[in-house]
Amino acid sequence: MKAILALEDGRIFPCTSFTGAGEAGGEVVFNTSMTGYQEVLTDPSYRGQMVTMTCPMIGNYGVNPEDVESDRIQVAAFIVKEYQDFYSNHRATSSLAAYLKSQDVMGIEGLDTRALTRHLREKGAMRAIISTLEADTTVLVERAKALPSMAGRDLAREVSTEIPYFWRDGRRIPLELSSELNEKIWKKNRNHTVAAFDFGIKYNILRSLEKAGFEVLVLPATTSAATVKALNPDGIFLSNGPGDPEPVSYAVKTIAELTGFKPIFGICLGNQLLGLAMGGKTFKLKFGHRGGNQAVRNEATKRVEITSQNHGFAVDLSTLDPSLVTVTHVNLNDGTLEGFRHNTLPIFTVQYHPEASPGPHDAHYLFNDFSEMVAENKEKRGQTPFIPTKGV
Ligand SMILES: NC(=O)CC[C@H](N)C(=O)O
Repeated sequence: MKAILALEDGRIFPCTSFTGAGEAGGEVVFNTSMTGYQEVLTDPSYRGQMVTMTCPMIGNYGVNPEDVESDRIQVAAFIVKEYQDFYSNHRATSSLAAYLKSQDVMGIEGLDTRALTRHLREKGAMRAIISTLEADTTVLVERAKALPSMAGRDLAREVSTEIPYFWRDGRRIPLELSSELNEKIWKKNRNHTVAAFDFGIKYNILRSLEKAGFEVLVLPATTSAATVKALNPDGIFLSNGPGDPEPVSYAVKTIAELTGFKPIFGICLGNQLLGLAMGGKTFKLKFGHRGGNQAVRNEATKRVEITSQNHGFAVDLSTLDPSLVTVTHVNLNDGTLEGFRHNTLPIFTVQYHPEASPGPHDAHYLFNDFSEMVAENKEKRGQTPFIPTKGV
């Protein structure tokens, strides 16, 4: 079925819908991963965005119930050069088109995704409308311009869990909202306990924390510092998530209140929120980093890690106070901040995705580093809360 992709700057891509009639809108971004489209589709950090893959043929290994990073498709639409309906994989249970259709998400093909990507690289990520219903491109461009911008929107609250849950053996065990949250709820049958803030957490982060020896309790984004203190976990985790970190100010305040309480590890949006809590500033990147081939240099070892990434905002490196934190990782493509640690407290954070899914596993060791940091902190301080010594 004929469709149109209309960008807010007036560029038009005639194309075909492979999911039937419909309309979609959002910010168009590109992902350079060669594979892993199901993980991309279900990553909550893509909420509000329409993703195009630079890999030209998509769909050839179908979809399966295991390769999901959340309980639904999160992208607003999926844009590919060539859709392959004939799938061939022993794990596949359905085609990509059937999967998208089952959740009312549009898929389009038959456009030059390389030209689209180059346009976004040159002009920056921008809003767009996809439609099979409206043929007037002027109308579509006006509607694209009227879409809400990514900047200033708190999307983390939209994707966060409403009720706390334990992640045990790869499954969610919900806690009733009414149940009293105190430290007695932990089973403590694993090495350490971690309270994981859910700003749009990916399943593979939960799996990786569990594998690293943590009993994982996932908490809504708006959980207060007082609740976390009552839970008294051994460590605190700050998850990835969609949108602009700045409007997630309630979490920044909570993180500032928790700084010094227990070891903290943050990934992506978690890194940005921690950056804000440390007094830094964030900004929107021109077209972002999305894919499985982003080179990052570890500043301590000078080793390069090839990393999985998905972000459109970043912490401005120059706004971090060097007397408070140390930059640990830098992106080799554009020199932006990829990770930092606190100078005196057990806190570290990365902008990229050590849990991959999809992508390389070079940075997976960070989950074990967190586990070791938590063990060391417990040994040193027992159950006594850590008292910050420096300006936080
Ligand atoms: N994957 C993430 O957590 C993304 C962080 C943030 N939403 C950004 O786009 O920069």
